[in-house]
Amino acid sequence: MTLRSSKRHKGRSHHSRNKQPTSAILTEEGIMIMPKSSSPYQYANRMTDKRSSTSIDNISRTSFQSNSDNNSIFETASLISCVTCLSDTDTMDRSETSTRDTSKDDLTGNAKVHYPSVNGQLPANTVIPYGRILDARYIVREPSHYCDATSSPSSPLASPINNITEKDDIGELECFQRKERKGNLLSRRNDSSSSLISSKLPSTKLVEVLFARPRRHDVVPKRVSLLIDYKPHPSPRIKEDDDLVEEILKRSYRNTRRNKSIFVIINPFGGKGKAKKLFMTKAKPLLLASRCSIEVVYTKYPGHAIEIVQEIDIDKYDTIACASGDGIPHEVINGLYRRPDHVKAFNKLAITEIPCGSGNAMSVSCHWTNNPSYSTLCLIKSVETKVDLMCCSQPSYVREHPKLSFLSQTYGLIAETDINTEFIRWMGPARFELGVAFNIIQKKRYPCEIYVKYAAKSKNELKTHYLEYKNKGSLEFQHITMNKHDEDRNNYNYDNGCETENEDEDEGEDEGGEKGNSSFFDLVNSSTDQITEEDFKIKYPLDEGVPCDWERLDPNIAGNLGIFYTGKMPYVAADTKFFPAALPSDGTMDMVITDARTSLTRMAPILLGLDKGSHVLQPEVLHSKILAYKIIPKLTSGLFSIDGEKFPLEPLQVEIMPRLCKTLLRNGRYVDTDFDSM
Ligand SMILES: Nc1ncnc2c1ncn2[C@@H]1O[C@H](COP(=O)(O)OP(=O)(O)OP(=O)(O)O)[C@@H](O)[C@H]1O
Repeated sequence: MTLRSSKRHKGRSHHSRNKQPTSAILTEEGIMIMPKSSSPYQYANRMTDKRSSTSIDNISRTSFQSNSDNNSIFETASLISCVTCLSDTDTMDRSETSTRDTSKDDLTGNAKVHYPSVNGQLPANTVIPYGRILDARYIVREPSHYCDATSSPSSPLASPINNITEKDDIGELECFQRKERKGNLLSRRNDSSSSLISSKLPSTKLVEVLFARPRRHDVVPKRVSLLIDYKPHPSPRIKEDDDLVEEILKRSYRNTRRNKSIFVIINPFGGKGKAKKLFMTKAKPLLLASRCSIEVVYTKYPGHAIEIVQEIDIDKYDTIACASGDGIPHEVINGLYRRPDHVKAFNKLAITEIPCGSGNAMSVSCHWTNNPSYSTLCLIKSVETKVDLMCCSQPSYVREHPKLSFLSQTYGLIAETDINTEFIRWMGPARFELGVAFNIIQKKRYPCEIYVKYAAKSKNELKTHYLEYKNKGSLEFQHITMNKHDEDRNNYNYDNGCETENEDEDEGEDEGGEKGNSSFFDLVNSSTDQITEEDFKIKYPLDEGVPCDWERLDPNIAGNLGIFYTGKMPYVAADTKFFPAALPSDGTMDMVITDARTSLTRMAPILLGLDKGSHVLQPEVLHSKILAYKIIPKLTSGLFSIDGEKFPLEPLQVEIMPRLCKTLLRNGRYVDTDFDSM
């Protein structure tokens, strides 16, 4: 597809002078741009005819949607080459994206931000998937100000859509774009004081859609004005809203919370020290475009996020987003834990990450990406899911309060590397690889005693456990949502009442639409899913000794320990799939152990397998699913690393705390690790 000519279109005004309002229809996957020659009505009829022999999925088209099997679904959309080759001449209103040098910005999604328009740039048959749609609103006119030079105020409403002349269309569009720039003429609802631009066909409405469009390595918000034909399903059994914008938003925010109220914590020190800039340029525009309200604070010193979240008014927010590495989510979880109302806090708030650090394990595992803009899109669209936490106790702090860990604990080679390479933070993620290689060559040993309560000890048992639990979380989730909505859907699909042969629920989960956003939350937040104080109770207190059903790890291995690593998320850094069998809420953590006596030639395949997760298959690597453990180090100096933070070298006891913390998981699950096919 050659779209080079479009590059000549410089600027919004040129487009608006030469482009008619683009016609579109709602399909199962998204909003489809129609050929210019067709009216939405004609086109919809044609589609109905075609569909008697062909499913919509077989129709050749350009789409923002990429292969849903691909882990990097957002990153690799093939159309993108088509769409991104078009010029991006418009820029965001700079005043809205500039950073304020205060520690606290109060920003709401209702701020008047002008997003670059792509009117006239989207080729026919392009589908804007619901998964990319951030917002939609009617373009309204005020009767007394209507400024179509060629027709009376009532003429657009009086003319059938296929009779609107190009001149009329241009007049309408220019007029409304001017008004739109001037002020608040966009409205979510069709109210009595303003009229929607529509044809005589009551089902055709002019709507502005904000969506995330790929540009270079990112997604950025864009807007497009579309004349959309939409007819709710005629059957009274299917309670479909005849409010088009509401219907678009329902489909676009399927199973996720709309208009999130987000408390953003930026660690300006995270990663290479660019967290603030990354958030302001890559994340904030998308959050505002999707009408999230955001409040931003900056951490000023280590541990500051713990104090911040102890003070916040949790009633004001539903999400805490950490624009940082994994250190800030760790602090946030522990800060909330220290609150007297921690049960309410954990029930209310989802804790998530916008990757601005060096490891960003949470974003890679939960949002399936290490890119701040794609991760933000995921944050906007993800499913609130309860995940297990790990409760850590050591003598020096346990009396005050144990520590919660969402990611990992490690002792030995990895711990030393993680913490002791802080001084080369400027290197970014490479600092870690360099450190590991250096320590392995030195063949350092980390003697200790380890006691474990196993859930699945052998690799075979672990595989069985994994296969049993892998789909359990998402199945439970699907069960909740599908039961409710299947009765409404039956075989009806959203494409203007046309039936299709393909009803793939799993794919639909990613990009498709779902009705009943509010009822979804009623179900998910029902009392059965709420945690109580009982869930925070420690089963194995540190001072009660090792329970008799815990097994002691072979002293030969423990005495020559190389790596001891326990974790709850598959990725511990962007390119390190250390726990390929980790699952969000299977009630276990994964344990990986290596022996420092392993030869360098055998260590090589282990280290080389870290990116794919195949290291756990090597015979020298112990890999188990466990419920609790105690590790007693036998060295006089050293450290533990918990979620990448430094902890003292003293006995550490850890137990799983199931489904304690709400986070945002893309499609309700961790990124696929391919562990089942290993
Ligand atoms: N203003 C600050 N100055 C110095 N350190 C800070 C500041 N704010 C937070 N910190 C500390 O910075 C540490 C690292 O933060 P963070 O996890 O965000 O980045 P990172 O270490 O680069 O990423 P990752 O943990 O994913 O490797 C945390 O321990 C946190 O307490």
